Amino acid sequence: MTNIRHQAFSLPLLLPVALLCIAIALPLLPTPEYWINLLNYIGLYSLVAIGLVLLTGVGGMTSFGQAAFVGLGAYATAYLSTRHGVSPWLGLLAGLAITVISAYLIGLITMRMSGHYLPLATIAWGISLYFIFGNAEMLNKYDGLSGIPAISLFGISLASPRAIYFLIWGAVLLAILCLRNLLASRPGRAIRALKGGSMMAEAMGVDTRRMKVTIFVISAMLASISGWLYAHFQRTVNPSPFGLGYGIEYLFMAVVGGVGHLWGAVLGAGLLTLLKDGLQSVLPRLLGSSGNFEIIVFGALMIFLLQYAQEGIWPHLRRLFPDKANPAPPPRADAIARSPKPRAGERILDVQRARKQFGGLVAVNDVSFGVDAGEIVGLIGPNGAGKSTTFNLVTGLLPLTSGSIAYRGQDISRFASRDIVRLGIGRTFQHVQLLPGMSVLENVALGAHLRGDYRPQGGVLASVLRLNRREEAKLLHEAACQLERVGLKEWMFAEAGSLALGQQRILEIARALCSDPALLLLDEPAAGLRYQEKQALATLLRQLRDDGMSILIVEHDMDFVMNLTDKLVVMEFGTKIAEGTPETIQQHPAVLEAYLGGIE
Ligand SMILES: Nc1ncnc2c1ncn2[C@@H]1O[C@H](COP(=O)(O)OP(=O)(O)OP(=O)(O)O)[C@@H](O)[C@H]1O
Repeated sequence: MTNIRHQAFSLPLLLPVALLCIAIALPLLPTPEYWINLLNYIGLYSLVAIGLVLLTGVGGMTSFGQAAFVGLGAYATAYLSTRHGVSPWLGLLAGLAITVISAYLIGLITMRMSGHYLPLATIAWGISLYFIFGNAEMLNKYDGLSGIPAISLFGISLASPRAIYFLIWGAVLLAILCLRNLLASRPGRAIRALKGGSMMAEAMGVDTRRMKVTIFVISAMLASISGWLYAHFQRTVNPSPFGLGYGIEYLFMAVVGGVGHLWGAVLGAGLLTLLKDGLQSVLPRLLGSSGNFEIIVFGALMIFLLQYAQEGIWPHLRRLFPDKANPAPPPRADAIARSPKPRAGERILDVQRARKQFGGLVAVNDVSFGVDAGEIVGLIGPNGAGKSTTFNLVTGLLPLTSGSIAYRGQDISRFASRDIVRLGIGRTFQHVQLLPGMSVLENVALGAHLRGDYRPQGGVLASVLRLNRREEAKLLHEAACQLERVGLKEWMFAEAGSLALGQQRILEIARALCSDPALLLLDEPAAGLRYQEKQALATLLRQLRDDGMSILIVEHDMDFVMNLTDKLVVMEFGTKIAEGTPETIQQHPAVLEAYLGGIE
C-alpha cells in the first residue's frame, strides 16, 4: 500500500476541485431524480467500503459481515423513531452505541483468530444478525418497519433525495478525511503494521489485539452510519439489504476499487453500483428471462481482477497522475525525552539457566550468560543450536520453560514483548520485517510507537481530529535523526521495499534505535549482505557501541563476529559450550569440535 497521506494531495489540484464542483452542482441542476438516487446509494455503499479498506486493506482482516452493522444502524433509528418518536439524531447515537458495544464484544472474541477462521466467524455473525432482524417481533419480522421520518438539519427537512445527498456525501468526505488523518499518525502506522504480522508489530510495542478491535469497531461504526442514512433516505427498512449477500458485495466493492486505498472504496462502490444497475436492465432483455444474472458477471469480473489487478483499479488510475511533489524532510521538533542510560560496565542483561522446551525437544538447555553496558556480545553456534530461540526468550516472543532473564536488575521473564521494548530492548529480525509499501521514514517512526505522550495526544481520537500534530512532528523528527545516524537520510521518502537488502537491514536497526534502547538485539544482521555492506554495518555497530549502546548479536559470519565483538557465547544443541573473548573462542577445543568436527 502506498502512503495514503500523500496520495490525494498529490493529484493535480484542478481535478479534485473540478470533481467537487460537479458533485455539488449535480443535485442543484435539473439532474434526473433517478441519477441522484443512484449517487445516494453509491455514497451509502462507499461509507461501508471505506471501513473495509481500513479493516481489510490496511489491517489485513477480511470481513463478510459488514452488512449486519449497516442493519444495526438502520434498525436502531427505525425502531426508535417509528415506535417511540425519538429524533433521528438520537437514533444515530443509539445506533452507534449499540454498534460499538456489539462490535467490541464480537471483536474481542474474533480478532484473535487468524487464517480462514476470521472470515468464517464474520460470516457467522452476519448471518445471525440477519436472522435476528427477520425474526424479532418488535422489528416486525421480515416485513420490517416503515414510516421512518426524514432527518432535519438546522430546521431544513432532508426528505428529498436531493437534500439528503449532501448529508450522505458530506459523511463520505468526512470519513475519508478522518481515516486519512488516522492512517498518517502513530496509531495509523501501528494499524498498517498489523498486516506485516503480529510478531513485528508487538516487538515495536504495538498492542496488536487492541488495535485490531479498534479498527473493527471503527469500520462497524462507518457501516452503522451508512445504515442510519439508509433508513432515513428509504424511510423503510427490512432485513434483505443486511444479509450475507450484501456483506460479500461490500467486500467486492472495496477489492474492485482498491482495498488498500480510501478513494478506491468510493471508486469500487461507484463502479459496481453502476454496473449492477446497467446489467440488471440489459441482461434480462438479452437473455429473455428475469433473474440476478449480474451476479455471474460480478463473479467473472472478480476472478479477472484477482488474476490481473489484485490491487484494484484505483492504483492504476493514480498512475495516470504521477506524484511530482518532492516531500520536504520533517521540520525540526522538540526531541522526545530519553530514558537514563546505564553506566559503562553495568550488567544490563542477565540470563540465568534459561530453558525452552518444545514438547520433547530442548531447544535452549539451561543457558546462562550476561551482557554488560557498552559491549558487543556475539551469540554463535551451528544451525539449530538454539540462538534464535534464546533471542525470542529475551525479547518475550516465547515464554521460558524455566530459568530467569533480568534486564538492568529487573526480572523480565514473564514480560510481553511490547513491555520489553518499552524497558529499553530493541530488536531486528533474522528475516527482514518491514512494511514495504510504506516510506522509509514511516517505517522507522513505527519504532517510536511507545515514545513521548502516546496517550492521549497520540491516541486514535486525537489522530482522527488532528490534535496530534506536535507529537507527530516529534516522532517524525526522531525518525529522521535516527536515519541520519545510520546513514539512510537520503532514502527517507523511498518506499522501504525498494531498498537493497543491506539498506533494509540498516533500516531495521534505525527502527530499533527509534525505541530509545540501551540494548540492541540483532538477529543475523549480516546475512545476505555483500562485503562492502558488511563493512558499513560493522562500522555502524562500532559507532553505536562507542555511543554507549550494548549489543547482543546472532551471526553466522565468523569473520564479521570475530572482528566486531568483545565477547562470544557459543551454543550447540541448545547448550552453552563456551564463553569468552573472540581470541579464546577461536582456540576453544569444544568450539573447534562443534564447528570443524575436531580438526584443528
Ligand atoms: N516453535 C518451535 N517449535 C518446535 N521446535 C522449534 C521451534 N522453534 C525452534 N525449534 C527448534 O529448536 C531448535 C533450535 O532452533 P533455533 O531456530 O533457535 O536455532 P538457531 O541456532 O537459531 O538456528 P539457525 O542458525 O539455523 O537460525 C531447532 O531444532 C528448531 O527446529
